[in-house]
Amino acid sequence: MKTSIATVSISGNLPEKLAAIAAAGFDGIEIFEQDFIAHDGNPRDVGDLIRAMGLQITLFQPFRDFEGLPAPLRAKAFDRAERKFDLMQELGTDLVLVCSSCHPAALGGIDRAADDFAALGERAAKRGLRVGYEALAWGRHVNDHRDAWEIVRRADHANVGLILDSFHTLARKIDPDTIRRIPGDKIFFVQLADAPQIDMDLLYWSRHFRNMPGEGDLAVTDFMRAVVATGYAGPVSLEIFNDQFRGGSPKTIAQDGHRALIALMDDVKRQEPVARLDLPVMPSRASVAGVAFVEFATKGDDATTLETLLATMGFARAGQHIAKKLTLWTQGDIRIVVNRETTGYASNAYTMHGTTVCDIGLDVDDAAAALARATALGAQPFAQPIGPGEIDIPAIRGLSGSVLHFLDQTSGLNDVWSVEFKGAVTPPQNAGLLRIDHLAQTMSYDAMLSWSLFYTTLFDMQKSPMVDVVDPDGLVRSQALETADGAFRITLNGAETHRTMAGHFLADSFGASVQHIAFASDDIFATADAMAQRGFQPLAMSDNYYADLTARFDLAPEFLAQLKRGNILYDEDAQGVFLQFYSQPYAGGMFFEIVQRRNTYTGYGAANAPFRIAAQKRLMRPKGMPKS
Ligand SMILES: O=C(O)c1ccc(O)c(O)c1
Ligand SMILES: [Mg+2]
Repeated sequence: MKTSIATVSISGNLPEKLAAIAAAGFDGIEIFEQDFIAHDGNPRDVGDLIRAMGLQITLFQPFRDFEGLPAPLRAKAFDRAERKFDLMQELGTDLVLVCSSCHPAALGGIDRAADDFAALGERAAKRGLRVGYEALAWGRHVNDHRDAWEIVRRADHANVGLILDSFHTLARKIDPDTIRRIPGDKIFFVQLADAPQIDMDLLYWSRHFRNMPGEGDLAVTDFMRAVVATGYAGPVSLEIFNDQFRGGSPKTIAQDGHRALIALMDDVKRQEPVARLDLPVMPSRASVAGVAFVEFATKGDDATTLETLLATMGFARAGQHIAKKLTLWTQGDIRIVVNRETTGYASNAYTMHGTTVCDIGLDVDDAAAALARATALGAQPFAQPIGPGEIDIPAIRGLSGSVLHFLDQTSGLNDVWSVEFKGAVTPPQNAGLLRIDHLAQTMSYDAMLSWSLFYTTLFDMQKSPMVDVVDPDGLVRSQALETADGAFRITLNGAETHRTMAGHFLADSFGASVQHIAFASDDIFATADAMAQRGFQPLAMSDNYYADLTARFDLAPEFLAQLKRGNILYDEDAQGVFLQFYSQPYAGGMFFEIVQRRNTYTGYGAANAPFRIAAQKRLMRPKGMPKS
């Protein structure tokens, strides 16, 4: 399978776009006319440059407002086509994308359009070129691939074929299975784009909000399954018009695109039995059974602050690493590693970010397979020198320089705790924390799609709808990713300004990372009491918050008093009840959360987040000070 991407999908000037596309591993590009015109260089040189980078020009696009015009506009459209054929020959590509006409004078009529395409096919054939016809979702007369196919069918010319674009089909809610009735050899090209489900004008939605397959809500897998079922064997090309991507890093967007495309086609290959796709072989998504450990890079007084906080939460010092300055703290199934090394990766992470989560260990079904899939999808393997008696645990770089380790039950990797850590130092302190409920990672809003793509292509996780969280100083977008059984949950929080709590953390810690860890308890009141006895200071919630709870929910007065006493927040959904409280912020805005899910509450207390943030900001911003 040849992978391709339209130059319009990537930011930068033409050479910058090409370099990023080639480096990400694509086989070809659709050259967008505007990107060529904006470039100062002749078409032969551009074609040579593209080929020198190992890329093929899969097509030239778009050619607009061609079919169904009355004279004299019709003749002019053919002249225009001849000029673009000249250009294509100089560039070195044989296929042009003609998108359905939006011209106010276009007459419509399937046979008129078919005649125009038959004539254009004749002219193209003389030069060994081919013409592909794409229905734009907002085309004047043709806005449905089924009508475009009827035109191509009636044009009945070997050099005229159909171009499919998932956006146009799926945005109009056209059943992608209608593609299964089109002969594969008459499909000349396939473009792929996803998009978030937003109700808006189709043209505006298409030109500004498309995203990589898997990043949005459209049924792109069903679309591609239908395409491969026809026997289509040509390039699969990303065509992503997106405002954020236009301003983003060419390298990251191109890498994300390649990852998204390969992961999607791998899904298609697994789901569509007849698919004969030549793709890198990789294991399926890793299933994650939970967080094996979270490692903090820290030093000196910062390390003491963190460990004191852990002790007040009931964690016990459970061992010291045989060779490195690592302390293991445990409670229930939770493992926290405090890393005080003065050289190596964690030490650098501390220098760069201050106290920070530098490493996350995941319990997967097969650690070697998880590593293999991640690397097949472009993730970088991570390795540090292994000392005597240490276990080599598979790892990759996550985003923003972080590290993810993969542990499993079958290859002895989980022995690392007994093999590498010795001597319980403090007696058990248990306050009833059982496991990690979720990890909350903070990043810039622009980086959220990259992160969700990373997690959902590597691991068997679903994303839930994005929610808006109101901070007194701006909006933060929050999106949860979780396994079907809830054993592994991550929330991504995207900051748009540095003035929000999340944005401040992002600026202060120089990069995206874990801002809070939520621990689960089965009895949050007992846990709160046990932690209070150890000197834990919860984040204080306002009286106004509890007055509102009384109004919103039907809570017994004693229960409400109990919540208020413990500074515990309350939420409920159709499935159950959620109880949560927070630590005070430490180390530039990190914090811990304690939660209890009663029955099967599925959310994260989003309704409470604005009040939690306001309370944190009261602590971080001295009283009476205006905001800076
Ligand atoms: O937005 C457009 O005009 C446009 C142009 C070419 C395409 O292939 C497309 O899908 C959309
Ligand atoms: Mg298109």
